[in-house]
Amino acid sequence: MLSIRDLTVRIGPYQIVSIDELHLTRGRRLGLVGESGSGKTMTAMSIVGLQPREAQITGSITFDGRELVGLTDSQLAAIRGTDIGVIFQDPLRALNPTMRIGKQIGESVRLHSDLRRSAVNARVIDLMTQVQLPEPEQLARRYPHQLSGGQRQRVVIAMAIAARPKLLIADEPTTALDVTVQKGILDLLAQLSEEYEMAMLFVSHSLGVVRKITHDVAVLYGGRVVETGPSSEIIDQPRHRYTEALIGANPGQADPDAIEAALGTPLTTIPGSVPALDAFPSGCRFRDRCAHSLDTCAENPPVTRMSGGHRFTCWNPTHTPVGGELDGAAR
Ligand SMILES: Nc1ncnc2c1ncn2[C@@H]1O[C@H](COP(=O)(O)OP(=O)(O)OP(=O)(O)O)[C@@H](O)[C@H]1O
Repeated sequence: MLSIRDLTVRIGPYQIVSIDELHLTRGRRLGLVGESGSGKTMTAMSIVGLQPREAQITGSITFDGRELVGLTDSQLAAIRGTDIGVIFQDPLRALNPTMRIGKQIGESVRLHSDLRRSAVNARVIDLMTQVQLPEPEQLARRYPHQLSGGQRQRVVIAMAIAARPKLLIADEPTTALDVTVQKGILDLLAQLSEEYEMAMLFVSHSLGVVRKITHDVAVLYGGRVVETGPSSEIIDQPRHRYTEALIGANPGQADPDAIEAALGTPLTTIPGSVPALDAFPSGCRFRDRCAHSLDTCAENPPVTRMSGGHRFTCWNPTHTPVGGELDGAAR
């Protein structure tokens, strides 16, 4: 459904994102995870044309067989909200403070259908029920500030799914909410994605969240995918030293029994910090912070290899299959 190939996003002299390939199939949920500044938001927003104006994109992003790179703003705007829904961390950003929420959801419905007024109203109530908002008729008459943060995010989700998109991009949709509310929103998103066979690209700084809701994960560092594969496999048996360090630094997040306690805990405790855009080292971008770096890591950028279900980009992985050979060809 979604294929990213040789994608680069540049701002001025800096290459903020460089992704050789990333794929998402129908009905699957893919997590993008990494520390702050790793390029998660830039990658997700580039898909739907919501990157900063000054960003330059090259490469290919195909959605349902259609190339998105190079489409005009209005073509991308038409895809957003119909085939691809988008939700952000802060629901207030997506809502009009002066419009009753029923009307706002109704506008999303009307944008994508030619239903008559009474049918739109019925669809609004139906959507509000689907996102489990209580007493939808009464709530529809309220303004955003009269709702709780969790209810506002449910309204935004209702608007995002109004056109039954094939893909939902969710950028840290639960980060601003408290833990019990986060859990309800995650459960809802997983349920909607199952019911509608809606694929999801889920941006998160939390391994706990990613493990709970996604089938697959791509770990980003310095704008590169350093490891990707099935979420539980990657969190249980990381190959890349960066993934290993993330998990080691945030043990509660990787433990299934502790996930709820760790929901939303940021990934900030690996020694050192992500360098500024002009200060990444040569070779492997993580090597300055890596406890296992070799001379090779300074000399050459690591090649991408396969091992089991993982693709990873590391010269000195946590595990090398029997015989010292890695499965699959380096590319
Ligand atoms: N408009 C901009 N101009 C220049 N650099 C930018 C701009 N927006 C983002 N960046 C840089 O791009 C890099 C990636 O940012 P991005 O927001 O994608 O990271 P992120 O992984 O989503 O982080 P966070 O979890 O903090 O949102 C960062 O180094 C950031 O400083």
